[in-house]
Amino acid sequence: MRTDEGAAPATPSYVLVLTCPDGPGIVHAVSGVLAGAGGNITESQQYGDPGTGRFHLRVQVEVPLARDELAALLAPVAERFGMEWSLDVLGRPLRTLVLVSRAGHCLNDLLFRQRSGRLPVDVVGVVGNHRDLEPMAAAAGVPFTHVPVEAGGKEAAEARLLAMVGEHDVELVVLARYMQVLSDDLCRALHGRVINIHHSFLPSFKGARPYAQAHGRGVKLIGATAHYVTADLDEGPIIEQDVHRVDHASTEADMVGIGQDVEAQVLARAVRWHAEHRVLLDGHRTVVFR
Ligand SMILES: Nc1nc2c(c(=O)[nH]1)N[C@@H](CN(C=O)c1ccc(C(=O)N[C@@H](CCC(=O)O)C(=O)O)cc1)CN2
Repeated sequence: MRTDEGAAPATPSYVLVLTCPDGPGIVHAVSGVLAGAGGNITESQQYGDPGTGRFHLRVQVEVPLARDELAALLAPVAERFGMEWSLDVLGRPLRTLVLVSRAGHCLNDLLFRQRSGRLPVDVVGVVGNHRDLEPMAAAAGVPFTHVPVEAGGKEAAEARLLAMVGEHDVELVVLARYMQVLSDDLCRALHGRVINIHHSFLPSFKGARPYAQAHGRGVKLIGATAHYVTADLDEGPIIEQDVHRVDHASTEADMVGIGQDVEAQVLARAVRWHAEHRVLLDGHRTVVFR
């Protein structure tokens, strides 16, 4: 069937990611199924971790089949090799909820990149424990929900957050300088689906005030770290990091200002890579197929 403009419809493209015990024949088996289905692999990256014995593979492929038809062909191979795997439509924007407090530089950057088509996410809502960033969300046409976290009110606040995740089929939660510690239960409920930007080059300077710590220590480099959130504060698997030079004349306020750009860029890269299925968990570490 030709489209209005006469161009043949594009062959569907998918991204397949998998992890399994390492061994011979994995790539041969997977590529055999894809070739048998008339597939054309457009990108492929793999890594075998000698430490964990785990094999990780990410493949982008054009296949003239529906997603579920391709999944059905891959399932027996996945079973045979004991794979954890996922198959998604290439470029499908992830339904994302962004949590914020008062600092707006990361939210502003994420909304601009989404609006510019440079971040495969669909921000379905912004949640703030303060109302400071409500105007920024409104200006971007994104619903804002105020969920204050009062003393003794964390459980109720988190119940509202979890309800919103369900109601909006949220696939990814981004902590864009959200300054409340999530409970163990919430971290378990959202395992692997929450990315935080920490405003230091971890493992240095954990906690709520890393720039004060960095200034006090007299560091010459400051940085930012995007990581998956776990119950252990600032200890989650790292996705991306970057640094910027400072010097003896840099005040704490200077560091906060310099850090904002680093934080926004590091978070945007981490969110893009996660949304493109380029980040695979490998125990307490990540494999990132950039
Ligand atoms: N379970 C987790 N929750 C959160 C993490 C995390 O790694 N695991 N990261 C934080 C973000 N963050 C640093 O990046 C951070 C935020 C807040 C605090 C903190 O001590 N907060 C105080 C309250 C501070 C305030 O109200 O301004 C507190 O919760 O008592 C430390 C680190 C997001 N959540």
